[in-house]
Order: sequence, then C-alpha cells, then structure tokens
Amino acid sequence: MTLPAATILGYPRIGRDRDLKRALEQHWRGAIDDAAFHERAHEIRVADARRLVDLGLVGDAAVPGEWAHYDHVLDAAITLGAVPPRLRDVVPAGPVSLAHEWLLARGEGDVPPLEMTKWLDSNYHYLVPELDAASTFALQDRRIVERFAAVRDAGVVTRPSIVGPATLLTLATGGGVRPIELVDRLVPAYRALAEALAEAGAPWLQIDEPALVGDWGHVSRAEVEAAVRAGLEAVRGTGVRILLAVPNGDASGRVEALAPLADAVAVDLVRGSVPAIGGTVVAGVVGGRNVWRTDLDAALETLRGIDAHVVVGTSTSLLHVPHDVDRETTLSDELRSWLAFADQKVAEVVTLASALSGADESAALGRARDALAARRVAPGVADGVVRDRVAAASAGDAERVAYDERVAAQADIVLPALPTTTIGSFPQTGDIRRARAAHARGELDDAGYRAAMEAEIRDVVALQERLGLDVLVHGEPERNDMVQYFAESLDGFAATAHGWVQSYGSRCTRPSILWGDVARPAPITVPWTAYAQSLTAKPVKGMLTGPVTILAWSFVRDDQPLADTAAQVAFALRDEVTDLEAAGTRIVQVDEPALRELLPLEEHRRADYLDWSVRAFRIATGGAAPGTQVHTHLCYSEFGSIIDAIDGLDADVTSIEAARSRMEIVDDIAGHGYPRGIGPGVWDIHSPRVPGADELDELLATATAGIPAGRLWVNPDCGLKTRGYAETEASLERLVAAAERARERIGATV
Ligand code: MET
Ligand SMILES: [Zn+2]
Repeated sequence: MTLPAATILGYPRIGRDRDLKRALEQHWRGAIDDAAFHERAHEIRVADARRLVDLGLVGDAAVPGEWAHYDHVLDAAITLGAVPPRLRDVVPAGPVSLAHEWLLARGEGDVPPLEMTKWLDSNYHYLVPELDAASTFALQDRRIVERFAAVRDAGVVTRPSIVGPATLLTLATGGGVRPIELVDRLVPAYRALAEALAEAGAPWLQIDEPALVGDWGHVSRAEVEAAVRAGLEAVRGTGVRILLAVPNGDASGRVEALAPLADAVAVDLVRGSVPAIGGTVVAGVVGGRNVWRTDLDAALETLRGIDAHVVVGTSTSLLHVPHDVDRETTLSDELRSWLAFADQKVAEVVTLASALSGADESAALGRARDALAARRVAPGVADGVVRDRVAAASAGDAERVAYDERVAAQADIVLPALPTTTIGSFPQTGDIRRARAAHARGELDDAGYRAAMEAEIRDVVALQERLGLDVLVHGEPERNDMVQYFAESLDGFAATAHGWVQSYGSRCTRPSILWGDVARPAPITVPWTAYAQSLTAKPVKGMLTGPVTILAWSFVRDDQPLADTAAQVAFALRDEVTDLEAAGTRIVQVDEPALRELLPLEEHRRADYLDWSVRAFRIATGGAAPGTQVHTHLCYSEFGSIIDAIDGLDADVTSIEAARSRMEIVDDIAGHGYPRGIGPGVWDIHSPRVPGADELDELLATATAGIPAGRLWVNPDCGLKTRGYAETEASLERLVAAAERARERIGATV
C-alpha cells in the first residue's frame, strides 16, 4: 500500500483547548481516576484524528499517530522496556501504569524524575532515557498498538510513529556504557513492535530519526548511521511498511544509503535540500517549526523538481506550532492572513498535493501569493530608522573596555567574597497572577496594579535583606513570562490568545509572533527596578531577557536572517540598559538561557550562529559604562561545548545551571581558564526539594576547588517563579549559610 498524497509528520497532542493538559493535571491531583484519564486521552486522539481527516488527510496512514501522554521519548522508552536501572525494582516489567509513568516523568519523594533536556534545537523538553550496561529491551508496553487499534475502531486508520533507535540512544544517558553501543540489544524490541502493529492491521509505521541530521560530540556519524540501519533492518518484512522520517535538518548526504531499507523517506525541505533517492519521498515543504504561511508557488516548484514518487508533507512534526490561527480574532486580519498554524499547514499540504496531481488550485495559490505580497510591503515590516541603526553598527558597539578596567570601575560595588544572589524571579503567588490578569482585563486600573506590584516588590526586597543576600532583585512579579513580557512592550511583536504549544508534560507556552522590525517605544523595566533600589542600600540587579532568548522563544519572521532580527532586538535592549543606568542601576543582568538551544544541530552551521548570537548579546550590553556590572544567566542545557562562546559574551558575571549536573560545568570552566565572575548554581530549583546543608557544602567545595575565590558567586540554578515561598525561604537561608561556611573554609573575607 502506498502512502496517500498528503500527510504530516505529527500533530499537537495537547488538544485544541489544552484538554490533555487539564486531564493530566486532574489526574495528578486525584480529581479523575485512571479510567477517566484514559477515556479523556482517547477522546482527544479520536477528535484530532477525525479533524485531520476533515482537513483533507484522507486515505489509510495519512493521519500520523503520535500520542504520548507526557512525552514521546518517554513513550518510546516505556514501549521498549527501557526502565532506568535505579527503578528496576520499582517499575515492574510489562505495561507501565499511569502512576509509574508519572514517577518517571515527575519523580516523587526521594525518587528524582528522568532528566529533562531540550529536544534537538527546539524549546520542547524531552525526558532523557537512562540506560546502563545491564539494560535490556523488549516490547514491554503495547500502548502504541492499543492506541492505533482504538482510533481505528473509531474510524481512522492512522500511521503510528516512534522515535527510532539511533535517536533514542543518541539522546539517552548511560551509566558505564555508551548507549549507542546497546543498539543490537535494542532493535529486536522495535521488530516486536512492528510485528504487533502488523498484526493489529497497521499499514505503516513511522520511525523518526532526526539524529541523522545532527553532528553529535558523543556519538559519531557512522554510529548514528549504523544504528538507523540496524533499526530498519530489524523491522523489515513484518508486513508493516516503514516511513523513515528525517526531520529537523538537511538529510542530503546522510540518508541516501539508508533509503533503500525503508518503504518511504520523509525529509525536511525547509532546512534541507532534496537528497538523491528514488522510491517514495515525503517532501517536507511546509515548515513545522514556524507559523508563517508557506510560499506555495515555491513549494510547488520544489515538489515538481523531485525525481521520485512524491508525497507532500511537513518538515517536522507540527508539535511545535499552535492548533488554529482562525481562533486568533485579536490579531489584525492582515497579520492573520500571513500565518499558518497546524490546521492551516495541513490545508497547505493538501492543497499542494492536489495541485501536484494536476487539479486546479489556482484560487488557493493566488490567495497565498497575495498574502505574501502584502506582507512584504506592509507597514512595520521594514522600519527605516531601525534598519539604519543596525546597518550603522560598528565593531565598537559590541566592545566594552578591558575586563580589568571594568573591575576597577566597579570597585565601589562593595561585595563580600563569594557574593550571594538569585537569578531574578521570586515565587509567583496567586495574588500576583490575579492582579496581572485583572489588569490585563481592564478590571484593575494602572494605579491599583502598580500598588499591587510594589507591595510585592517590598516583600521580596525585605525577604532578601532578612536572608542576608548580597545582590538583590525585584522579583519580576510584573512578568507573565520572561520573553512575552518584553514582546508586549516592543514594536514588531504580536501576542496570540490561544497559541499554546507544549513545552513539556502539561506545561504549555504561548510564544509571541515577531513579525516586524523591532523597536522600543519606551523604557520597559526601569520603574520596577528603580523602585526596588529605592528600598535598599544593597545593589539591586536590573533584569533583561537577552536577544537570543527572545528569538528562541518566539515565532520569528522568516523573511530575513535571524542575525538581523537579533541585532534589532539587541539595540532595543541596549537602550534599556542605558536607561537603567541613568536611573541608578549598577548591575544589569541579561539572561540568555536559550543560547545553547538555538545551536544548530549541524556542525558546519555553528560558527556562524555563535558569531551572530554572541554579537547580539554584546550589542545589547556593549553600551554599559565600565562601572556597570553586566551579568548573564544560562540554564536548561549542557554548556560545556560552547564555553568559548560564553567567554565571548564578555559578561562580568555569569550564573549558570550546575546543581542538577553536580557541578560538571566547573571542570569545563577551570579547564578553559574562564577569566571572569561565575556562579555555578548550587540549588536545583526544578524540584521543590530544599537542598541539605551537606549537599550545598559539597557543591560549593567542588566550586571553590575549580574557581578562584575572587571570581566565584553563589546562587541557585535558575529563577524561582515556579517555586513556593516555603521552600524558597528555607533553601535561600541554607544557601546564604553555606556561602558563609565556604568563606570561612577558604579564609576569604572580602
Ligand atoms: C529560564 S532563565 C530565568 C531567568 C529569569 N531572570 C528568572 O529568574 O526567572
Ligand atoms: Zn534560568
């Protein structure tokens, strides 16, 4: 059976109204039982599958079936029996219950969850499979088969998908073994899955191998290729046909030798070019990673140039985009006409397939052409003043005076050795959220809102003084989200009302849409920071989100290089830094947690990325006076591999997530000879656990062993907005005490 003419590689699974999020959270708090949860999840799957059929994905296997409750990598691990060694006695072999699935995903009591890391170069977090030399695999859990059968019984024959062996092992961690070396042990479990699907009547199985497009330090290209091959060889001849999906990058040069082992190959033609393969190619001409309307003329031309049997598809799963732009009635009609969310992308795929088959789609093609033409000349898309400023940027704009001179100029910021600080946000209480929401709805006036935020800032400053922290923050109560807050205050961005995308588990974010040239009409953060500073003699850090992170966590325009957009955002932030200084702020932190996330998967594209991203940060901070202490903050990833770029940021102080990885970064820093201030996090804020005094002492001992006392800062891993006050107070108290003990231990006083 051949594939139908139009398909997509995956669809958002959280539900049109975040129905799955609600079901998850209700189950977690015991409001619904297992049976009710399963029923709700099934209803969401059926509704989505039927919707995709209605949108035009007709024919068996046109609708993809990727339906994880929490995460698709976790689902693959569960399916194949890859239970973490530390939980072998807790999670029995066989089907994994919901309770055990949540244990793996979220931890409980003393049991930490699987580690969470960004999926490829996206802002979606997956759970990292834990393996060891004793790991064995088998088809332990038949959820993929059962879901296929249940949705088929509801009337739609879907195409189940699973993360392939090369990708699963590349993304896994191993105790005492390199996971990729376990491939021969793993692939029979894929075979068992394929056999079970064949028996259940599934015509196709999609195996996702994005690892193929990446260059991985810990796994060679030959190893990835061999693992993909082993997987494909294992699943051959079961009766289920195999779609090898290679999304998220350029498969050319990497997939040719493997293609004959699959019945069809899906490639990303938004980021990549057409590989020379015959057979059936699912041509990913509709982008799964952005929200822009596709240039259908260009896509059609690409499709017509492919020398193979062509199925029209998406470049990646649509997991990363919201459901339906037609619901965005608060956006202008004009902006909305430039956009395509998941449902519109499905329609594009269907239109292209129809046009390719010779049908008359001139009306739809014409509408797309008109919308794109209007977008090119729409007011705000190009702002002469903004462009002139970026064009006139000089090397000097990205250059501060030498670090030593800055240290001298900052001498009047009096701090003890091993200064303590936090990353910016404090717990977001119900009161704060309610006040922000009421203000947004117009029910709380500006004065009332301001009073509510100032009251919160007073409490947060008083708390920090009581705890004895050295560099204070205002707590960021006014920020719903560290990117959206800035997006709302800058020209060139638009916010959606329903544009939720899954970030991890039940967590969703609503990325802003960066559609035009970016400018700052007025100061954004200054009044809040200045107010906090007015309450204390200790220094208060001004808090900004950096240009790279603003780009990474928004849907960014696709009509100019990211580097140009980053520079525009950087200049807007640069003005904010200047205004903070004028208001008396001596320390400014520019957060770049997403610096590592946007690092291209392909080695040859990395230097250019690091070049423009570092430059953007330096433009944002390059206008700061020598006497202004510039901080940055990095989290969410392993940063060891980009330590040169971190050095290149030239921040005076960098706080970096480290507690979760037990201070791994300290070796990288020590080995590199990183010359400026650094605060490796000592409190893992992703869990409500209060760190023990011994644990803090140990982490700080590791830090003081690798980093000179004069450059070491003491801080948590990240901001505290997801924490409650009880654990925040207890943890910060211990952190301050641990810093004090560390000072005594190393005999540092100043
Ligand atoms: C994800 S990094 C967060 C940094 C921000 N300043 C905060 O504390 O919340
Ligand atoms: Zn952080």
